[in-house]
Parts: sequence; structure tokens; C-alpha cells
Amino acid sequence: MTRDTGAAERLLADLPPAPAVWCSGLRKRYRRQVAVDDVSFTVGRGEIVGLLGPNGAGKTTVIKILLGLIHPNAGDVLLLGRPARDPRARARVGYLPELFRYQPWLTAAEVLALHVRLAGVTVPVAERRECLDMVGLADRADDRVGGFSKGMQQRLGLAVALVARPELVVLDEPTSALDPIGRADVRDLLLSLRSRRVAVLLNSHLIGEVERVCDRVVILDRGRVAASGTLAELLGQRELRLRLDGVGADAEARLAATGRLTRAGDEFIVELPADQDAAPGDGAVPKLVADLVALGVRVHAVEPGRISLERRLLNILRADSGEDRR
Ligand SMILES: Nc1ncnc2c1ncn2[C@@H]1O[C@H](COP(=O)(O)OP(=O)(O)OP(=O)(O)O)[C@@H](O)[C@H]1O
Repeated sequence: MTRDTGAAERLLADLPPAPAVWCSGLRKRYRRQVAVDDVSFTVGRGEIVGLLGPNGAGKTTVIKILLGLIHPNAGDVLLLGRPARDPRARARVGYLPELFRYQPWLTAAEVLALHVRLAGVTVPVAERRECLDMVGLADRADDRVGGFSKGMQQRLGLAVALVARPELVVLDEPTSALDPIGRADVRDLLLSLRSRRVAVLLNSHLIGEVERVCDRVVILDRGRVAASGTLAELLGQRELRLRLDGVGADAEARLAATGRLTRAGDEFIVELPADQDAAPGDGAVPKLVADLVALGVRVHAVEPGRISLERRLLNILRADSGEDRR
């Protein structure tokens, strides 16, 4: 019996670690409102995954289900290989809520000490101070939180999420109260977490921020996963930005035949189809320019580039709402 248990443990130890987050078929309904509908995704160890979507898409509800703060009507969650409600899993998860508020009568150092005790772990004082240092609050450790600005409270929230040496950190709008330098600091912090194989699930409306740090994104729309993938998969599509004048109907048709066309004044953006991704300049661009010139167009600028996450997100959400109308 003992030998069997030992063998089973060795077998488990040899397996790769379970993903930081695994969820499948999550569904949550509030009266007639379906807030989350059949949501499934994973966050691997050391991976930074961005949760994106418009207001009311269900991002915070998903996060609360993952953390066991809300009961889903259907679906399963495993955090670090254990059920979400298992205290052993929750002790290894750091969380910064969207609406944060800490005990105003405690000092920053005392708030951290409290959270370490709640997590049931031991973290030496020096390491707790380091954590405050990491979020730029080293010199405010002994000040009462009641006197902190909103941005300083959010920084403290980040320290709370990180202090108990989590293996997974869930951050709901972590930079909403931060100035640009604070945002850059958080970016560095996220990258340092990744280098230590800590997984991060990040909910942010700041798409540029998500684009800079995330390995993968999950896009929610009206409770459902509208798209998900690595940034390379989602942004693989390339585009051409052209500044043109004298564009007649024939030239516009030529542009539209090259890819999805949008126009703002004299600027034209052509999104190249996926099969031209690898080498958009290989023959296709000179040929397009030659054809445009032959059609009487004056070409002022041609700039190949990659579609931004913001525009990709808007395209996905527009396509999603178009499908629903049909
Ligand atoms: N406690 C609740 N009672 C009733 N409806 C709720 C509750 N919480 C959320 N909802 C509804 O569920 C849907 C998803 O809300 P949720 O807060 O998850 O969205 P979100 O994507 O986080 O939005 P935002 O970007 O605005 O923070 C919304 O329609 C919201 O009104």
C-alpha cells in the first residue's frame, strides 16, 4: 500500500505541471441575463494571458468564477491542477480585484502581513519589504493606508497579490489608477513574473498594454469567447497603408481586390489576406503600385505593417455582432 502510494506520487511528479488555469464550459446567468456562456480556456505556467472585451462582456464574472467567488451555473475550473475552491490552490493564487480597498487604519506593511497570514504561508519581513519596493512603496511601508492616493492603493493591491509567492496572479484592471510611469512599472513587473514562471491572467482595457506583455489573449463578447490565440496567431495578418490621391472607382476596386479596404481621407488601409502573410512585399506590392499608377493614381506613400491588436479586436467584435444579426 505504502509502496503503491510512493509509486503514484513519483508518477505524478514526473508529469508536467498542470496548467495554472484550466476552465471548461463556464456559464453564469443572472435572472434573464446570461453573463458568461460556454467559456473555456487555459493559462499555462509562466504564461501571460490577456482577457479582453467590451464593457459587460463577462470578464470580471469569469475571473470571479475562476477564483471561486461566484458559483457558475455550469462548467469546471482547475487552478494549479486543483479545484478552484481547494484552499491549497487558493493559497498559491494572488488576486488584485477591480475595486480594491484596504483597511485604512493599517500601515502598508501591516496589510501585507495580514494577507500573508490569510494565505497561511510564512514570508520573512525583508521579503515583504522587497515586495513593497517592487511596487514603488518602499518608503511608505509604515504609513497608514487611509492616507494613500488611489494609485498608491492600487500599487499596494499589486503587492498584496504578489506577497505570498503565488504561482498564478489574477489582475483585474491593475493599472486603472496608475500614471504612465506606474503603468510601465507594472509592465516590467509582469515580465519579471513571467521570467520566474509565474502565470498571469490580466484583464485590461488598455489594449496597447496587453499587446506589449501578453503571450496569448482571450477575447470575450457578450459572455462568449469570440476569439483566442497567441498574438502571432491573432495579429499574423499584415496590412498596407497607402497615401493616395486621384483614386477613381477602378483604382478603388483594384485596392479592394487586394484585401479588405478601409479609407480615411487620402489614407487607404488594405488588410492582406492570410495567404499573403508570409511575404506581402514579394511582387504583390510593386504590382499593386504599378496598377494604381496606370489607373492615374498619385502614390505618395506605401507602408507595410502589421495590424494592431486594437483594430483586430474591433474587427472581431464587429464580425461577431454581424453574425448575431443574421
Ligand atoms: N451581480 C450581478 N447581478 C446581475 N447582473 C450582473 C452581476 N454581475 C454582472 N452582471 C452582468 O453580467 C454581465 C457581465 O458583467 P461583467 O462585470 O463580468 O463584465 P466585464 O466584462 O467585466 O465589464 P467591464 O469591462 O465593464 O468591467 C453584464 O451584463 C452585467 O450587467
